[in-house]
Amino acid sequence: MAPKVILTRPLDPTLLEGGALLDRAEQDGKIQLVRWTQDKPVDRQWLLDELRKGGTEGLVCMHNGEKIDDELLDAAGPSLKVIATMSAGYDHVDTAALKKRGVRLGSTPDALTAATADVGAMLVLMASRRAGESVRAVIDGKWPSMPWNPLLLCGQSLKGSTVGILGFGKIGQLTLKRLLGFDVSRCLYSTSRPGVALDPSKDYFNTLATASFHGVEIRPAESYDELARECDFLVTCCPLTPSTQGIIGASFLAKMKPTAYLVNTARGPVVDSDALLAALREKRLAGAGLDVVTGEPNIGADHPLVLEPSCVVLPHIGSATVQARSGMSRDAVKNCLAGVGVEGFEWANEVPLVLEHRKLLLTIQPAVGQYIKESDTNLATDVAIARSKRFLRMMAQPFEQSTKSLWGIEEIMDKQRGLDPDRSADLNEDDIAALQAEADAAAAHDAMADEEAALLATEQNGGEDVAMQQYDPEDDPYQEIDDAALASMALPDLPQPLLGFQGLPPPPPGMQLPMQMDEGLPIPPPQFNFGEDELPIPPKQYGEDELPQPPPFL
Ligand SMILES: O=CC(=O)O
Repeated sequence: MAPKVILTRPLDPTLLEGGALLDRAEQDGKIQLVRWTQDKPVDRQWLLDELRKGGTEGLVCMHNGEKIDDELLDAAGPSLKVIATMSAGYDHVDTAALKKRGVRLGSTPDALTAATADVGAMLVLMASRRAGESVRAVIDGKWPSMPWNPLLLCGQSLKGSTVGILGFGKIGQLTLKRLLGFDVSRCLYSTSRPGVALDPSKDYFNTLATASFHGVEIRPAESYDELARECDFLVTCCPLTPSTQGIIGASFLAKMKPTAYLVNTARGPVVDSDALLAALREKRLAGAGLDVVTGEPNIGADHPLVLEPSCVVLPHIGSATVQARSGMSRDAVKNCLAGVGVEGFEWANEVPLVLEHRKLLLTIQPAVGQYIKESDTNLATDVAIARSKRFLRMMAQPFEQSTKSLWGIEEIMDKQRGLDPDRSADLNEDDIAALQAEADAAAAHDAMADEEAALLATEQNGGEDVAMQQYDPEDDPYQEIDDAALASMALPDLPQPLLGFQGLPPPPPGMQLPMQMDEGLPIPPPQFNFGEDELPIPPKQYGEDELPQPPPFL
């Protein structure tokens, strides 16, 4: 029997390729299609009832207002194979619930990149040239009483400005490329790992080369603070995840220049609306352009951000070109048909449902394995161990950073110190000095550990100073390590504590591993154990909404 597929919004086959594909698959008897036929969001009860009838294998759904959660997945039961959302973002989908049930997820990130980047650039221009305010003045008939004067409706120029892009995936990069034509002079970008440069394999549009061709300096911001401080235009293009929710909040906005503009083409909740409103009203920020707002689509004419003259609000039209929507519908339908096994269809984009904790562990595992091997089998060559330790530390760096945001180490530390979670504002000089002292102690401790290792090595070498053993790059196995080599490194069985995420194995005698995280902030002792296929759940002692969640991978 042909697989049953549910479609939650009509897709006009004359304009939307996905609609035509689905119609044909239905006519050819390749699927049984159940459609929601009204041109408005699917009624949740209708959908649940339809799913409870049983046998549904695929669901083509939309982003707006269609939550894919436990209740819906339970209603669908075990026949469900694929959720295909006609959107790039999938923050409406409970990915853990899908993973638990073995349901696959498809999304449509590529088809809308250009359209969304256009709107990002448009909002930069609209906000900085006060287009919303200007159009409103004309519509309200105020032009005749608004004689020209030198500063009437003046904004800030893009020429020579610094653009900040938060979330430097395809949309972020293409938004920047659009803006290069306006003679901006510098771009700072940030992914979920501030300070980490764009992986060239993720430079989808030759962005780095094009920027330098335009004479535009482009580099990762060292921190979110630097991003906030330096940019004249900040465009948010990141996915909405627990760690990006509210990332543009009061403390971020407080660091921005009063002449700067914020543009949000990501998701409403990435920006704290109240904090933004306060910054705009108090003229701590020059203006904002929002394609997305928390609470959409229920944003009435009386919404304070709509009423705020320096803010221009669009009704989430980032992907609203016929071409983008047609491509999105095509990709969503392809994902669905491939997911239910209709011959001749391939996934356009499957979202990997590997959860973030696991990804991090997988990244660091090979290096840890290598380190253990060195320590176990090669105790005599302390120089090699020291080098492997260094290498491990290098590998661990993103892990440390992500772990910090994963568990909100800083917040936890602040709570231990009795500080407000919105910490930076609350750190007094004593706190800063204490933090600095901790960081210095950690660094000294580290240096001591290095010295101890060298001493131990000297002893084991019958008194011959190991420093005398010349470091020969030719002999250094880590010189050659690249991603491929790393992936192929034999990984010894990891000791149970490591699988249980209990930290690194004990260091060899006389050597300390750098367990102190940078800035002296230790990883809190793990409060949980998990099996190989399970995921660690962050400790919850601070209550769910206080604890930051896993970092996104942009
Ligand atoms: O916002 C639009 C999308 O995620 O497709």
